Amino acid sequence: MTSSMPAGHPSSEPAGDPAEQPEGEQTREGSGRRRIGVMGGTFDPVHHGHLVAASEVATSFDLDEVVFVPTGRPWHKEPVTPAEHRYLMTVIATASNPRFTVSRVDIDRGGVTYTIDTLRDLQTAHPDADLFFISGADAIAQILNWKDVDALWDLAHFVAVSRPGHTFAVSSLPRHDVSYLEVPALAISSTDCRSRVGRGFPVWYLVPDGVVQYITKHHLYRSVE
Ligand SMILES: Nc1ncnc2c1ncn2[C@@H]1O[C@H](COP(=O)(O)OP(=O)(O)OP(=O)(O)O)[C@@H](O)[C@H]1O
Ligand SMILES: O=C(O)c1ccc[n+]([C@@H]2O[C@H](COP(=O)([O-])O)[C@@H](O)[C@H]2O)c1
Repeated sequence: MTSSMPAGHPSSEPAGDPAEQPEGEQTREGSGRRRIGVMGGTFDPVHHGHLVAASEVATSFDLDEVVFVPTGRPWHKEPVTPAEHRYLMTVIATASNPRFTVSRVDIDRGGVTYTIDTLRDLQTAHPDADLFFISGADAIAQILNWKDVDALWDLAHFVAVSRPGHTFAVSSLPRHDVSYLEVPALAISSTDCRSRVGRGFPVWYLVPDGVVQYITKHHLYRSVE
């Protein structure tokens, strides 16, 4: 892909030596292409850390839309909750933001979820768009272990966001097709949200109100310690 770089917002930090970023790729001017963020995740449950990350990248990279993509069956972790619950919680959490949408591609494809398939499906669905895959520092640090990693770089620009408790150096990757963005630190994880519900602690203000109510209504995470 070509016009994949940040849109020049002061808080965006392109990876590697800024001098290596071609001038013409700093803005979207004249490209005529839509810019779509792809926020993949297990979202078990979706929380404000996810939403802030997506919102910050949308602003800094001048994205037209951020598509949240709940995983079907990730190979690297066991989701506690069936995909349909995770999908519906993600719909509820994103409903009020006109730039946020939710895709079922990973759920409907079936089988194990790999980002290579996610990005190929979204590229087919949006041939007129440049894709920006959004990931926390913890997840992006593992990218070299992802399926077909060499083919991933041509499908999207990768944006790693900061996450409390996790450090990540873009320079640890052999290619610098990853941008790094500092976002407001929210020490929230889905693991902790599940554990809190299991122990009878509230998750108000960690997840959107509608997600709290969905968790209660469907008795999710009650047996998680
Ligand atoms: N608090 C956060 N700040 C920044 N990025 C985050 C945060 N929480 C999750 N992410 C990123 O969002 C994406 C989806 O995360 P995921 O759904 O696995 O949530 P999680 O909180 O890491 O879940 P779990 O605790 O179950 O592993 C990943 O790229 C992850 O790094
Ligand atoms: O493609 C892979 O091999 C791969 C391995 C681990 C994670 N991912 C993707 O990274 C995103 C975040 O994953 P997670 O587990 O942190 O929710 C999600 O979209 C996963 O499908 C992808």
